[in-house]
Amino acid sequence: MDFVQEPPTSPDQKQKKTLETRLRAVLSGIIDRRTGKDVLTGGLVTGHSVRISEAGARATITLELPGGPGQQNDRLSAEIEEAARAIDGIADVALVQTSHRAAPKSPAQRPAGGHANPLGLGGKTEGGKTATEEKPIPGVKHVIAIASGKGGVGKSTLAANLAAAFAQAGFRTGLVDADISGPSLPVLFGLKSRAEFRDGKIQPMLAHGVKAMSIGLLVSEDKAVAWRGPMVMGAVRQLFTDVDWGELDILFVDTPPGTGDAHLTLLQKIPVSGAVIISTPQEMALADVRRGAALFTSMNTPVLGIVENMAWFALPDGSRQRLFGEGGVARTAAALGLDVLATLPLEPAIATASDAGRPYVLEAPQSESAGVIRDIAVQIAAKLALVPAGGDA
Ligand SMILES: Nc1ncnc2c1ncn2[C@@H]1O[C@H](COP(=O)(O)OP(=O)(O)OP(=O)(O)O)[C@@H](O)[C@H]1O
Repeated sequence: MDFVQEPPTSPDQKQKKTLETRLRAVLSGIIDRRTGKDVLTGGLVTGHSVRISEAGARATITLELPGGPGQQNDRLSAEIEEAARAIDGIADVALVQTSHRAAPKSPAQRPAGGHANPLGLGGKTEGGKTATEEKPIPGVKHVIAIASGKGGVGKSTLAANLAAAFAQAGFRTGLVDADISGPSLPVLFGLKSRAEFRDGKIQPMLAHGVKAMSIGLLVSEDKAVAWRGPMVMGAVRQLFTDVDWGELDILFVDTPPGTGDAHLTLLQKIPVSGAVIISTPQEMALADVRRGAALFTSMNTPVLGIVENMAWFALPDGSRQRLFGEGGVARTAAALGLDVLATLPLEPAIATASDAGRPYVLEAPQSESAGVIRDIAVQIAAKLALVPAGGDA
């Protein structure tokens, strides 16, 4: 349905045309005080369209604001959004900020440490990415996506634990929860308050030594749940570009399950050093792993490996009950030419610690599973040739 062209004479098409005309008129009345030109003539609005769906009419406005985030740009975006919202018939507005024209253009001009592989560290793809599309996050050395084909396989749990393990090992670590419609980071890290804004930037929250950010720390739960398409893409982008991440060795991204808008935004807009895919051994989950791996590969993002989760449950007599079959993850990894980074059991204490806002690696550091998670961290650091500032990996 999404990609079917409407016949030009359909009522929807007429409504779309009318609303687009109104939108253009409204935009041409908004003046950028810095240049005295309206936002269309001045080229700040690089695209605008209206899409009609069952949920109503949604205006998508693409902005290219000079000089990056700042009071003037924030005010202008707010004005544009407000004016578009006020148009009779528009139910929703999505602002998508593509790039900042004042940003450096050539790789040589990029901010230090912002490139996907600024120091030419081992393991990273060489030159496969379209650098013109991507914007590095200044000061962030590596962005690592934690992904899964299916939901509920332990992706957020792994992301939270890996971040905690990296921070504990002395790396400057961040964790961004890019699951816009189902954020879990506030619970996993026991964060209850709202994030603060300073100098036009969102301040990450510090928990377990990790700088953390999630849409759940910014807007109320019921608000983001209905966001789709451009809205999700805009929000994901803002979690990277509008958060004051500072200097980070590694920024983990807990992606939503599957391969949707958030993944595309992430891979198109941010230089991602690599992805770790997590799966249960279930056949259905593995089919989605193949799709996920294909997406990363098609975007020239190396998959660092697969983590097998909930592989078995330890019975009181010490034997292992394999709830979702055996060998599937290893076979899938081999077929894709990927490493299995680790195998974790289904361990109720992991869930209990998560629900209490404590990553298991910190709650039960002596446990076997905590050791396995730390070993995954070691492998990731090795693949990125990453060492903590002033220390050994
Ligand atoms: N190894 C494990 N043993 C026991 N429970 C686990 C394990 N890994 C994850 N869980 C629990 O399984 C549930 C799902 O995990 P989690 O939220 O991390 O999955 P997810 O893949 O991120 O899901 P979604 O993407 O749908 O949010 C949670 O209750 C979590 O505590």
